Amino acid sequence: MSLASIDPTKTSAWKALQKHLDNIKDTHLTTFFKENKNRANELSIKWNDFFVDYSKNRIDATTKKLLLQLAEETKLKEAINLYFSGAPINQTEKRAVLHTALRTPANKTIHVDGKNITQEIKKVKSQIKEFTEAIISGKNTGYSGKAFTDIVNIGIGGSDLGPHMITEALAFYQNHLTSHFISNVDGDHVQQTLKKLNPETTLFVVVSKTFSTQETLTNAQTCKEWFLQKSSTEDISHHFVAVSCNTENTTSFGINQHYIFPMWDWVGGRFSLWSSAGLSISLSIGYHHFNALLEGAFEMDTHFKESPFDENIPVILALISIWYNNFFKAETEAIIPYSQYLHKLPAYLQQAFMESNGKSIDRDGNPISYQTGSIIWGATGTNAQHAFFQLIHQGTKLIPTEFIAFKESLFQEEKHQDKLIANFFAQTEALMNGKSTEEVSSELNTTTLPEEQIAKLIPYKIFKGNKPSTSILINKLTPKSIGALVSLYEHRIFAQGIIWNIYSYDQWGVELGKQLAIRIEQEINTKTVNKHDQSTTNLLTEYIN
Ligand SMILES: O=P(O)(O)OC[C@H]1O[C@H](O)[C@H](O)[C@@H](O)[C@@H]1O
Repeated sequence: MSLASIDPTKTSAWKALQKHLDNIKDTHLTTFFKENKNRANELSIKWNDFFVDYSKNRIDATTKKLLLQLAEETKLKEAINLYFSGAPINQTEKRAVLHTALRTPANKTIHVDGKNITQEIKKVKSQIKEFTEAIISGKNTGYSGKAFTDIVNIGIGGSDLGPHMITEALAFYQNHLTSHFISNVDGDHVQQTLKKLNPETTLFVVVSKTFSTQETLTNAQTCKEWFLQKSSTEDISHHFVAVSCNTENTTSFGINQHYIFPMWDWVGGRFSLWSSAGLSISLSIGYHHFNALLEGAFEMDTHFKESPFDENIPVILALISIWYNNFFKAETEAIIPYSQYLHKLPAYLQQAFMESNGKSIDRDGNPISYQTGSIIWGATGTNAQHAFFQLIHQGTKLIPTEFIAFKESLFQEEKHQDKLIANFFAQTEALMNGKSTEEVSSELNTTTLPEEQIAKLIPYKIFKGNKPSTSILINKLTPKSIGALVSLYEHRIFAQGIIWNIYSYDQWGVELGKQLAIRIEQEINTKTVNKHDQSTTNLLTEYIN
């Protein structure tokens, strides 16, 4: 069974949404609230320890009904069933998409090519658990007999962003091991990281699904050379572990075969933190917390798979995103976590969203005539408020903004927590309500400014409001809740890809630059400039000479 190919713009829901947009595009959010006294209750979802309020979005009951109809007409339900069943929905690479299997309890069965994979997953999880415990407890030591103190994750893209984001997000739960992440092929960053480390007590986790990524292999090689300055070749097997599908290349790197953690081709790089690619997470917070992360994700998987669409968080958020992207023509979406622990979440989501849905060919192989992909950006609140919120409040662009926060502070810092949350709520209120001419002028009239100056100032101080936002309030930042949050986004990305009629699980778009970089590197090495456009020729000449 394969995914159906349905042009969303040909559905009756899409056409109706276009007409409907004309009816409501000028309606102010405050009018929606005046017209429906129960709006906030109707447009919010309570699930486990999540409270999702989407009432401050420019939608009404008809919008919601039509968006849900769009999901029906594009056969989202059928696609969800295929996704979880292990059907090869990554059709351009002929692969299943089963990161969800990694968090499914082992007593369930999921078949890929006729083989139940849950037992294989269980085996690898035991390997992760055992290794984690041996490193944390000091049972496995470095070459000089000292316990490990530092873990260096070497990987890029999905082999870095997920483990890095989660390790930072769960820093509160971190044990005595210090984690470092090397991703960029920037040698200065590699040396800057190594400068602080002692080879005797450093464990390198080389993560690369393909084990052919230029950046990762170069960085791993440099780390190996640094390590060998103080140790011998046999010691490599105690200090370097690999996570990969490509066991052949890992062995030739010198990695002990017991220290190779397998991955599978049915786990996409950007969805791999739940697999062995999450080894650094397990090492930094312990296997039991890593497992709780998986449990949280599994709960969200079940919610996504089983809840009716009108109370299904990933589906609702996907539909709202499509509403802004394709109908309001919003160019970007901001994600603002009010938790410093989540400071890497926007960067992580950029890969997840943009590598998945940045496509322009439909599932029939034809060019697409509508917008796909969400441009995701953001930073933590309150920092973001003092940086770019000016543009969201008073700029010319419509930027739907998603706010995420936890009710409880992990250190019980209530005074800070109340201020943090007050800022979150205040922003959503300000974005929606704005500030009228009357409010501005009565405020200015209390000042000593001359009347003429007041009149000139008024237009600059007005906030039109009507800026949409969605709020996600979660009880507490725990491995389980962050697991559920990340899973929510994964499913939202899936749902959007289905509705846009694209393939979300390949990433051919990153290949061309890689190929050209290899050729250009050779030219740099041999100091010869081959045929390029004039600009590239000039750049190369400037660098070489
Ligand atoms: O894990 P690796 O095989 O080294 O791949 C690392 C990354 O590189 C690629 O270019 C892809 O764009 C990413 O999806 C992937 O996560």
